[in-house]
Amino acid sequence: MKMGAVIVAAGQGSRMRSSISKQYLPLAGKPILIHTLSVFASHPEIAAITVVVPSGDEPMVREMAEQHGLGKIRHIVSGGAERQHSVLRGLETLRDEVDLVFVHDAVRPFVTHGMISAAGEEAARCGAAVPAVPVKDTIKIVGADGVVQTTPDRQSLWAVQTPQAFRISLLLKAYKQAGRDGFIGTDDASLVERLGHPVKIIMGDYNNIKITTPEDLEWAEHYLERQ
Ligand SMILES: Nc1ccn([C@@H]2O[C@H](COP(=O)(O)OP(=O)(O)OP(=O)(O)O)[C@@H](O)[C@H]2O)c(=O)n1
Ligand SMILES: C[C@](O)(CO)[C@H](O)COP(=O)(O)O
Repeated sequence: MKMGAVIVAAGQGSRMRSSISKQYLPLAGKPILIHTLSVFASHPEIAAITVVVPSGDEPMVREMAEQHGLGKIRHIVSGGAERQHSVLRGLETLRDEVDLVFVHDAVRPFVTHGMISAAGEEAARCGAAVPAVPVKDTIKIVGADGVVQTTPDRQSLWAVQTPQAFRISLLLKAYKQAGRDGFIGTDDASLVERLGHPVKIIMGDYNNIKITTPEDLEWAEHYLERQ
């Protein structure tokens, strides 16, 4: 089964409140995006990578990848307004090149080969697999009036991460249906769930954070220092 990856890096990073997009911010001296791409490029089973970037950044990212000696990057394309639009643009480039695709946030640099392999093996078996961790806090459903409506049973609550792995034909079908219905989800698996296709959870890692705010970047620097 030929495997590829779509790395989405076309966001603005508004919650980071930084003048440069957060995927390019340095982490231990290297752009966050390069940390992430290095993990995928060095995975023995990944054959092709597409990077989705803000429009106009394609030449800069190509040069950045070459400088860091990253092979396997087949396509660098511009993204869309929502993450979902960016993912779709990336998927279209790999449609005829791979059987199984990983979709991963560029700003999750602590992804490991183990996570990629585990998600890939499960998706090869059942079509769709996503890493997640059990939530540690008690979660409340709160109304617009600020009053708690319910407290769901924590046993069944998981915080979902990337890389999410899919048979590419299944994911493209899910994207087509979401497009027809005008549905925008906050992850890729939710589009597949709408088709009624099972999505298998595999154990993620609490360290596989999405760098979203300045505090996350600080945590990430400390985490790397401890490695
Ligand atoms: N239109 C978009 C929006 C997001 N992303 C990517 O999706 C991942 C997860 O998104 P998030 O962390 O929410 O990034 P931003 O949208 O950049 O952040 P913010 O919501 O703070 O603006 C990131 O790697 C981001 O670059 C993307 O490719 N295209
Ligand atoms: C896909 C994702 O990483 C799952 O946790 C996440 O939903 C993407 O982040 P966003 O802030 O919703 O764009």
